[in-house]
This record gives sequence, structure tokens and C-alpha cells, in this order.
Amino acid sequence: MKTLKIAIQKSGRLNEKSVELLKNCGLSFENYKSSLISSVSNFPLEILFLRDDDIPEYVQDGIADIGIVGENVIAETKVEVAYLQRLGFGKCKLKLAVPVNSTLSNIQDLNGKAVATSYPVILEKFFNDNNIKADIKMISGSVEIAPGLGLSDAIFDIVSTGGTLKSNGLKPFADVMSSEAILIGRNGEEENPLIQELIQRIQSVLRAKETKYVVLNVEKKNLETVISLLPGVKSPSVVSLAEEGWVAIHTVIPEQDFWEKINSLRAAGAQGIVVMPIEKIIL
Ligand SMILES: Nc1ncnc2c1ncn2[C@@H]1O[C@H](COP(=O)(O)OP(=O)(O)OP(=O)(O)O)[C@@H](O)[C@H]1O
Ligand SMILES: O=P(O)(O)OC[C@H]1O[C@H](OP(=O)(O)OP(=O)(O)O)[C@H](O)[C@@H]1O
Ligand SMILES: [Mg+2]
Repeated sequence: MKTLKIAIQKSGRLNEKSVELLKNCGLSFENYKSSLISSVSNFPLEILFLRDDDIPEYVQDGIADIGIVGENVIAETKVEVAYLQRLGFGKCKLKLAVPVNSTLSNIQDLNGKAVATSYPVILEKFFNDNNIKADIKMISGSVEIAPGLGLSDAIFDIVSTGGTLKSNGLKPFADVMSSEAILIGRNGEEENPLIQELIQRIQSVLRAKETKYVVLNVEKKNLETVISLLPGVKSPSVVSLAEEGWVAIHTVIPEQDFWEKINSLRAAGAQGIVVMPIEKIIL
């Protein structure tokens, strides 16, 4: 079978998480900082390390079969690719922001104003959709300093914690899009068995991340109440303990649900609660 090629970011915000995801999928490969291509020894896959801006086009043109890239970059490059799997990392927003002392109060006030950004395509679409005529100033980085330098009245850039905006005297003005890392492929090639196999592995890693293996002890008389509190569990394993009248419940539950139920579980008599990470969940 033909070796698959996956394009991931060479360095930057998505590099580490992309490499970690592929390793968690059981793929063995060297990850030298200087190498631009790496072969996976236990799966027919080659990894191309690229600038993220180039990834959507490489996938569209078939240079790479699949790629991991932010949704914002896909939107900016205007390519036609298939979304194969949302990956849950690289989460951020693309926002308009203005200086903290700006008098602009709604997006229509941007008419006639200058806005600096590295994402002119997304911004132009937003302005067209909202009938705003503004002057888009394309700059390739450090966008947040543009208003302070007198280059623009506002900026449009990635915001995550908001720390960069704050330290540059800016405040959020309007949200334009949310983004996260996505596994993309070429339209029409989604059924390639190697791609399907990789998606399955990725899904099993993602499912495991959100879910925990929980073991707790409970007196038999409280067993039913405790089981009824465990969210989404049809039939947990119940194991006898050496101590007469006590059992251990073993179950797998979404971590978020678990934290919501912890106090009521305790009140219902659950003791010695142990929460463990899960590596993979294969359905
Ligand atoms: N602060 C952040 N928090 C979360 N995700 C982010 C953040 N900044 C960027 N991202 C996401 O990570 C992607 C890569 O960001 P990065 O800053 O590494 O890009 P870059 O400088 O354009 O990299 P490259 O050198 O590959 O062109 C962005 O396109 C976005 O999807
Ligand atoms: O809201 P925050 O958490 O502060 O994150 C936002 C910042 O993160 C990104 O830059 P990054 O730090 O990746 O550096 P870069 O501009 O060199 O890509 C982005 O371009 C913003 O400047
Ligand atoms: Mg880039």
C-alpha cells in the first residue's frame, strides 16, 4: 500500500501537540529539530515538517495526503480540503481589538478606519458580510503593536488568554471566529484505509483524554445509590473486597461528569476514590 504523507507544523504553537498526538497513536519516529521529513517505522507514514501556512495547499494539491493545521489558517488560505477530525488543541479566537482608551463602540465605527492583521482574507470576508469599508493593513507578525505605532486604529489577531492584548494596551472589540487544530485531507480521499486507520487511532486517543478510569469503595447497602449517581454507566464492574459487606466499583466516565458528581458520591458513601488516566479507548 502507498505510504501516506502527513504535514504538521515544523515549529510553533501546534508542533509539540501534533507530535505528541502522533506518538500517542503508537507511531514511532525520530523528531530531530533539523529534519524536515521523518519516516514512521511501524506504519506506512512519512511526516513532513512545514510552515503552517503551507499545509492546507500541500494537502489540496496532493503533496501531502493529510495535515494538521489551525482552522484559521485553512480559512485564510481559502483552499478546498476535507475536515477529517477536530483535534481539541490549539484552541483560540480571532478577534478585533482596539486600544483601551479607544472611543470606537461598535463594529460599524470601523468604517473608514485602519485595521492591522496577518489574516486579511478572514477579515475582508467579515467586513464584506457586515458591510464595513475599512482599510486592511497586512502585517506578518507582532500585530498588537500596530496601534501604538500609529499604523492602525484597531487590530485583528489571534487571542487566547488575552495576555498579549493586555500587555499592549488593547482590549477585545469583537469576536470573528473560533479555531482549533484540525486533521485535514483531500476531498474524495476520506475513505483511504490508511487514513481511516489513523483517524480511528486518533479518536481512541481523544476519547481516552476526556475520560478517566475510576475505582471507588462502597458498602454493599449503598451500592445501588452510588451506581445510580455514576453518569452514563450502564453496568460497572463490581468487585468484592476482603472486608465483609464492602465492594469496589470500577468504571470509566467522562472527567467533567465525574467532578460534577464527586460530592454526591461521597455523601452516598463512596470512599477511597482513585481516578486514573486512560491511554486509549477502542470502541
Ligand atoms: N495563543 C494561542 N493559543 C492557542 N492557539 C494558538 C495561539 N496562537 C496561535 N494558535 C494556533 O496555532 C497556530 C500556529 O500558531 P503559530 O504562532 O505557531 O503560527 P506561525 O507563527 O504562523 O507559525 P509558522 O512558523 O508555522 O508559520 C495558529 O494558526 C492558531 O491556529
Ligand atoms: O491571548 P494570548 O494568550 O496572549 O495569545 C495570543 C498571541 O499568541 C499568538 O502569538 P505567539 O505567542 O504564538 O507568537 P507569534 O506572534 O510569534 O506567532 C498570537 O499571534 C497572539 O499574539
Ligand atoms: Mg504561519
